[in-house]
Amino acid sequence: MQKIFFTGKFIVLDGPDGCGKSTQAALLREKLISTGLEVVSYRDPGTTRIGEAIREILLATEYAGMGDNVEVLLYMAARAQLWREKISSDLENGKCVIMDRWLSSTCAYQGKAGGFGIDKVINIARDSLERLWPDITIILDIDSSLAAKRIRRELDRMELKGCGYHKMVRQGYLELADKMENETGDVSALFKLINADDTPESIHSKIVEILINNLGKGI
Ligand SMILES: Nc1ncnc2c1ncn2[C@@H]1O[C@H](COP(=O)(O)OP(=O)(O)O)[C@@H](O)[C@H]1O
Ligand SMILES: Cc1cn([C@H]2C[C@H](O)[C@@H](COP(=O)(O)OP(=O)(O)O)O2)c(=O)[nH]c1=O
Repeated sequence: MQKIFFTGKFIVLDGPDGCGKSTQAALLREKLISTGLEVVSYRDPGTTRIGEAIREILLATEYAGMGDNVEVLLYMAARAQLWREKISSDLENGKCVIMDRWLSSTCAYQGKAGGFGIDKVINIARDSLERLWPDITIILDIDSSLAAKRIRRELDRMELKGCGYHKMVRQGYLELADKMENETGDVSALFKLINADDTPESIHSKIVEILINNLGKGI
C-alpha cells in the first residue's frame, strides 16, 4: 500500500455541482485515516452554526433575487467563521483538513459566472480571510450538463441558475487554474485539474497520486 507522509495539510476539493466532490472527500478521508493521519472534513458554506445558517439563506429558492455581490459577501462570511472556529486550530494541531469547496468556488461561481470578477473576489478575500488558499486545490473538471445529470434531488437556488451560468462556472475554474500557474506572490497557489468524467475509484487514485507528488513522499 502507498504510504502518505504529511501532516497538517489543508486540502480543497472543488468543481461544479455534481462533479463528485463529496464522494471523493469521503474516499480521501478514509484513505488518509487508514495511513494513520488525523483528518477532519468540512463543507463550505456550512459546518459551523453560523455557516449553516448562512448556507440556508444562500440556497433557499425563496431568495431568487439575491445579487452576486451579496452572494460573495455571504459565502465569504461563512468561510471566515469556518476558519475561525475550526480550520485554524485543526491545522495548528497537525490535522489534515479536507474541504468540500473554498475560495475557488466563489471565484468560479460569483467571480466568473455571476460576472462579479475573479480579481474582485480575491481582493475581498484578502481583506476578510486570514488565509486565502489551501496547500492544494484539486478541481474535478467535468462538462456541466454531464454533472447536472448526476444530481437526482430537488435543485437549490444556485443549481437553478441554468445551464448557461453553470457552463461559465466550469470556465471560471479553468481560468482560475490557469491564472494560478502564471501568478506569483500571495495570489499564486497550487491548483491541479482532474478529469471527473471517470470512475470514482480512478479519480480517487489520481487524487492520492497528486497529493503524494505535491505534499509528501510516497513509497
Ligand atoms: N465518478 C462518478 N461517476 C458517476 N457518478 C458519480 C461519480 N462520483 C459521484 N457520482 C454520483 O453523482 C452524484 C453527485 O456526486 P457528489 O459526490 O455528491 O458530487 P458533489 O459533491 O460534487 O455535488 C451522486 O449521486 C454520486 O453518487
Ligand atoms: C462555496 C461556494 C459555493 N457556491 C455554490 C455551489 C453550490 O451550488 C452551492 C452549495 O455548495 P455544495 O453543497 O457544496 O454543492 P454541491 O454539493 O451541489 O456541489 O453553493 C457558490 O456559488 N459560491 C461559493 O463560494
